[in-house]
Amino acid sequence: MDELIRVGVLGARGRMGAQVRAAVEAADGLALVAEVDEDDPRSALVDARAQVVVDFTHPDVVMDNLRYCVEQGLHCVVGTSGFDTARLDTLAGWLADRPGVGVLVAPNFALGAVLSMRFAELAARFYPSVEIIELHHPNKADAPSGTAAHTARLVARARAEAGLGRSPDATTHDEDGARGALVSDVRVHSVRLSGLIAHQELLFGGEGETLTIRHDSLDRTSFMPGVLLAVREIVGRPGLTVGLENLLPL
Ligand SMILES: NC(=O)C1=CN([C@@H]2O[C@H](COP(=O)(O)OP(=O)(O)OC[C@H]3O[C@@H](n4cnc5c(N)ncnc54)[C@H](OP(=O)(O)O)[C@@H]3O)[C@@H](O)[C@H]2O)C=CC1
Ligand SMILES: O=C(O)C1=N[C@H](C(=O)O)C[C@H](O)C1
Repeated sequence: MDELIRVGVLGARGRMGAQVRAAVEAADGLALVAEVDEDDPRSALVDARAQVVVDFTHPDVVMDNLRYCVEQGLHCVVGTSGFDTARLDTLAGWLADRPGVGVLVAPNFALGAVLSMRFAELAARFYPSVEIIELHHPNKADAPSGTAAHTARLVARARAEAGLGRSPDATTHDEDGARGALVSDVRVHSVRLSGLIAHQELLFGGEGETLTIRHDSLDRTSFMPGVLLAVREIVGRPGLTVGLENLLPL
């Protein structure tokens, strides 16, 4: 019989951490061996001989967690938001010193979110106008969402490759940021509303038409197949992987 993969969770008592604990416990081939939240010692991961650590904590603490885990030789699956190019470069530098260790950072683990980002990359080069609306539960700490920031960067790259500049916009007065945040030159609007979980709309506009690509996570269980896939794959995937799409047959 195959050995179980020993999994630890950072942020174990949070909204996502609770889902991950339940999903790992119910999954074939995985064993939940450590549950660490704020104020718990991270050494519990090492003491429990965790092989893979899943981090759903907070953008302010995730880099410190990752430095610790990589130093300890623990593979990581990271859902926490707040990653930009500088952070990813720092992480890649730590991993270069620990060649056997794998870390996957995924802005979004939901299948539909990953597909919608791929569809957006395809559409981006055909439309002069694009804006992103991300909508989340009001307990979310960061805005814009990590998914929206990542999507904006992918769209911007596709637009640049197609020779497209900024979306047309005659605005000269933008009181209190009414036109949203600019991420890689793409406008991103953040809605925080009770009743929501995680949602995103990409609006493309062109000659006499618009195209809307929308994804809705209606329950946090939507993220779990992606998290479990990542846990199983990361043990054989050293180095840094950014995005669940790298593990899917797209
Ligand atoms: N990639 C994806 O698919 C998804 C990503 N996310 C991201 O995951 C992150 C967590 O989201 P969510 O679960 O809703 O947030 P929560 O606030 O519900 O959970 C975060 C948990 O982490 C704990 N925590 C804080 N600091 C530490 C630390 N240093 N070590 C261990 N635990 C710590 C918090 O404790 P305390 O409350 O005491 O501070 C809390 O229990 C966010 O960045 C969010 O954007 C969310 C959903 C999907
Ligand atoms: O905080 C959340 O809930 C989510 N965070 C991630 C993000 O910032 O994109 C992923 C998903 O949108 C849910």
